[in-house]
Amino acid sequence: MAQGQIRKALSGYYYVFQDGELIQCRGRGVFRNRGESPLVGDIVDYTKEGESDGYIMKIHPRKNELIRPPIANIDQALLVFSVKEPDFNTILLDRFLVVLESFQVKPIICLTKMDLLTEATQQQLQNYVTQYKEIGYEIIETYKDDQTLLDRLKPILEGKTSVLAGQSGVGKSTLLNTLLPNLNLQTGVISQSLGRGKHTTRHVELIEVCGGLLADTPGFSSFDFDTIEKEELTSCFPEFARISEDCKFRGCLHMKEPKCAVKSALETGEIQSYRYEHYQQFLQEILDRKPRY
Ligand SMILES: Nc1nc2c(ncn2[C@@H]2O[C@H](COP(=O)(O)OP(=O)(O)OP(=O)(O)O)[C@@H](O)[C@H]2O)c(=O)[nH]1
Ligand SMILES: [Zn+2]
Repeated sequence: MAQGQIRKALSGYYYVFQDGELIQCRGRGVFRNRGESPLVGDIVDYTKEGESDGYIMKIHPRKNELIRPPIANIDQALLVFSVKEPDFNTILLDRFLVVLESFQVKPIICLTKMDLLTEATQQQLQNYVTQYKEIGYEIIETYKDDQTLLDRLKPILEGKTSVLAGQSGVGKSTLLNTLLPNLNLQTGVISQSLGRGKHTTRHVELIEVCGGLLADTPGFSSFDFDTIEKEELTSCFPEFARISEDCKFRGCLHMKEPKCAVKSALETGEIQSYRYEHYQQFLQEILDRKPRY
């Protein structure tokens, strides 16, 4: 039996990559019976039938999996965020960061449209950049017709499986076109009448770029937030997670508990107040959520 990775799924076939070639495979019936379904990104065992056909026999355990687009084993997300049009917004940024952390996907923040900043807005943004870097996030700044972007992204993409994420209009398609020029995505036309992104019906494919793999369809939305539990939230704020080991109570939610290390760090300025406010707001949303059965 051979082992490979599903790079593409189309019309009931899974295209398994091994040794530079794609084997067109069918899933075994047992998957359907067990309610298991192979995903793009899965490492699988398969048997070959003929030259370039085969059957998937086993799916290896996944590191993580996404629903939209359906894809497994993602290392990192290029979280595309514009500094203007739409305006930079820390609460939305934090919402995306929390979602990515909860899926155990490393966020790389790509700040786009830097060319649209004015002198007045430049300084404020640089303060945020410094603060998010202090938390430990990697940040790439980019602007219109950025010729250096590809070279700067190369070391980040190398050896990793990446997906793009971010709200509408921030420049995800523009970035995908820079990375995968053969894809030729249409940019800048938001389909108002349909009220949804223009790539919703595309299938997903992992494409080799800069020595890594990149999903050709953006994933993650801030709505994926709905699956996070209250106990999980601290671990989605890395600077809180580090400090919370010193909270007096295990499972401290950093609200009204005594001897809370996170609240002390807030007072000393080690934790930014807007990060704590967003934490409080997200926690409240989780607490207010109707239980799902
Ligand atoms: N000035 C400037 N404009 C940019 C930059 N990046 C993208 N744009 C423009 O922003 C608009 C939206 O870009 P897209 O790449 O379509 O954004 P998207 O994130 O794919 O949007 P959806 O497909 O709706 O999710 C387009 O008109 C782009 O030309 C940039 O760095 N600077
Ligand atoms: Zn605490």
